[in-house]
Amino acid sequence: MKPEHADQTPSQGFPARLLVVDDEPRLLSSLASLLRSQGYEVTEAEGGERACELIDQQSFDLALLDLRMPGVDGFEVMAELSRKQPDCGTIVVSGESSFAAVSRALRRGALDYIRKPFDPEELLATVESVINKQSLMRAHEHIQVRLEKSEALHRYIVNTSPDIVFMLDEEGFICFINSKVESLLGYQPEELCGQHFRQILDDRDVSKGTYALKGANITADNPRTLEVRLKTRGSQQATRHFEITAFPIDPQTWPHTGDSQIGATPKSARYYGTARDVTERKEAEAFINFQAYHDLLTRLPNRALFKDRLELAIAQARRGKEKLAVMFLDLDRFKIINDTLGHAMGDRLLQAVTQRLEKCLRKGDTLSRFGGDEFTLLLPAIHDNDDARQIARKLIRALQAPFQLGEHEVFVGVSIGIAVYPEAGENLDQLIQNADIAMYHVKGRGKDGYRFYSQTMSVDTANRLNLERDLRLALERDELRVFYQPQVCSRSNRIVGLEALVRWQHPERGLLYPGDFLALAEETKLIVQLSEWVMDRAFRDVGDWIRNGHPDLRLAVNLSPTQVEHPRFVDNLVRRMTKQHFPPDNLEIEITENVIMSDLDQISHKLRELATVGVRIAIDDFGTGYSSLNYLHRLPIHTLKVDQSFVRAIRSGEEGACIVNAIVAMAHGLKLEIVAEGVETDEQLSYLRNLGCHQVQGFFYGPARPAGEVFKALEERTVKAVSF
Ligand SMILES: Nc1nc2c(ncn2[C@@H]2O[C@@H]3COP(=O)(O)O[C@H]4[C@@H](O)[C@H](n5cnc6c(=O)[nH]c(N)nc65)O[C@@H]4COP(=O)(O)O[C@H]3[C@H]2O)c(=O)[nH]1
Repeated sequence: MKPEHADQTPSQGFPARLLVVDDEPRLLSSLASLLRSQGYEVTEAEGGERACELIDQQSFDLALLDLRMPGVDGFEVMAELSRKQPDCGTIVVSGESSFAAVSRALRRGALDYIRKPFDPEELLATVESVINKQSLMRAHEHIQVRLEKSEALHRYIVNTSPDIVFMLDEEGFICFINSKVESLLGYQPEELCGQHFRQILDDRDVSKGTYALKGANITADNPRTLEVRLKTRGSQQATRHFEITAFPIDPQTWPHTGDSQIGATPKSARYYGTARDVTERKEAEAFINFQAYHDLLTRLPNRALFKDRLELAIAQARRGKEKLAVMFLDLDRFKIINDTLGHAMGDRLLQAVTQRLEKCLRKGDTLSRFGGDEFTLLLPAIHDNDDARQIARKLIRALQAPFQLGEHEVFVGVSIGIAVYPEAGENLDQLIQNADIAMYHVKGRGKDGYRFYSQTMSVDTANRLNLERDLRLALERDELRVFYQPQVCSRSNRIVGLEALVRWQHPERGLLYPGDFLALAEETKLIVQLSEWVMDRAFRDVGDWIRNGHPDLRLAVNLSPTQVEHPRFVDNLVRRMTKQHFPPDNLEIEITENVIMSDLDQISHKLRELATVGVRIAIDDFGTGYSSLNYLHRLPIHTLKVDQSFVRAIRSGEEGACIVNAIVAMAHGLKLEIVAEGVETDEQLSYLRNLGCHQVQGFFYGPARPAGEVFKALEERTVKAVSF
């Protein structure tokens, strides 16, 4: 039980409560009266036993105690007091004056000793001094308790702060750091105190971090705020992002005297601040940023980032008078794979393609996914076209090996258009567009190759749009024409075949050649319609001539890669021939090596089907493309067409002439027919004749002409040099 008035203390203005204990009643009462006269609240206890009873019932500030008493003596009362009221002080008032008794009393906690008979003044002075001392001690203890509570509160606030709280000295050494550093970075506060804060800065941010503190103008109103990466304990690799705000410590208000329990010795603290973990925000920002500028499937830069980098590269090239190349890459056959194997496989293919392409590039190059199966590539600071040519070849080679998609093995090729700054355009849009145009020229000639943009390839954007619109209309308005170029036997000068070549009788621009519009037709997918129209027309024209006296006349038609790729290509062709009553034996289709190699399995299947119905197959531009001779004996090929460039070389005596020799020899060996294209001179004709190449085509015998004119020449049976 708590004794009565236990909470009243003299320091709170209450009179001190005294317990006076003596076995002698007279002495007891005189001592009590003396003390009461001074305003003390006095309780008398006659003997030790009574004292112990009172200790149980009341609270006292001070006991004046006789030592030697019958029954319960003064020592026992002291013991009882220290057990039950430890805050109550004791003064021994005793006749006992032996050193042993006095020292024993003092050892047990007596605060003073007064010998009987006592001097009243001395006694009152002693009582007063002890009571004062006790109030001081109580006040001190009280303050101490408040201090501890206050410090515990502050420590709690600092340590449970969501941020790291720190103090640094003038040099940047850590004077204090709260325990948040442990949960955020894994360090114990003790191991960091005394260390320079750069120890935990990520290497990439050391100069930024140390510089920030050196700024002269850090004030309380102008704190230093910076974002840095801090290293986590253990792994040097792992870092987290923090936003640090540092304030200067005002020496006027910083209580730098005396140690604080919070930190080690923050006397020299010069800055304090907080470090807020902003890693999640940074990561979210980084992701949003990444998403805005990258394609998430391939993780490549997207169109926006590509344009940004190209813009910079152009500015740099302009300043340094350097060249740069923009490539436009379009995957061949991607659509078919995507449609047949599904989008998931299509996605995997795009990722695998990206990996292979990336392996071909240097650090400063930018490969981007432009959309769908289109990629763009920026090669900054190239020396000449050869640099770009080499990379283009490398990229094409990189995609030649098959891709394994689950159980499927697929082949994709790539058509690459190249625009070199400044020749092919001086600004970003021009370069990209011209690379795109060059790419369509590759597509138009059999895919899986590369071409540099040249001005002859295209018309400007406005014209291009008009041309596209016009081309659509041309089909409806019947503006397309088929011209025929004779293929002549050089020994008899007889026309053995006719190659159908499309022309466009443009209402304003006059007669246009395939070079003016075929790439655009390929690009806009109008090529299929166009080629079908040409075939129908040629089947009608040449079919008539075959039936009217020229039964052996051969019709050679060019096929677009897009046409051949179509799954129903063979059915389509056969249906059209049948409809026009054209004899299949008189048809020769011309395709390039690149078309064959783009998907050897599929194409060879289709060619075999055509050969079965009697259609002949010629390889156009032989020697300029893929030139994998391997396919020649595996496919039903009837004719090789020697490219014009090799024929042209005959005149100039370049090594191309040797290539003609080799091609002709090989064709003989493989029992293939051979047609030399682009024969313009007598000299070329005799050279070819001597080689045993007897079918020729070229301006020597005349260019392609409208049906009416060709028919006349046919009727004359033989054709003379430049007789048209
Ligand atoms: N320098 C020179 N050139 C000669 C000579 N003899 C003929 N040529 C030209 O060489 C090209 C031969 O056709 P190609 O190699 O099949 O190349 C053709 C062919 O690949 C394509 N093409 C033409 N018509 C069609 C068509 O109806 N459908 C498809 N898909 N492509 C076509 O366009 C290409 C270009 O056709 P054209 O401009 O008509 O150009 C023709 C022809 O006019 C000569 O002695 N010297």
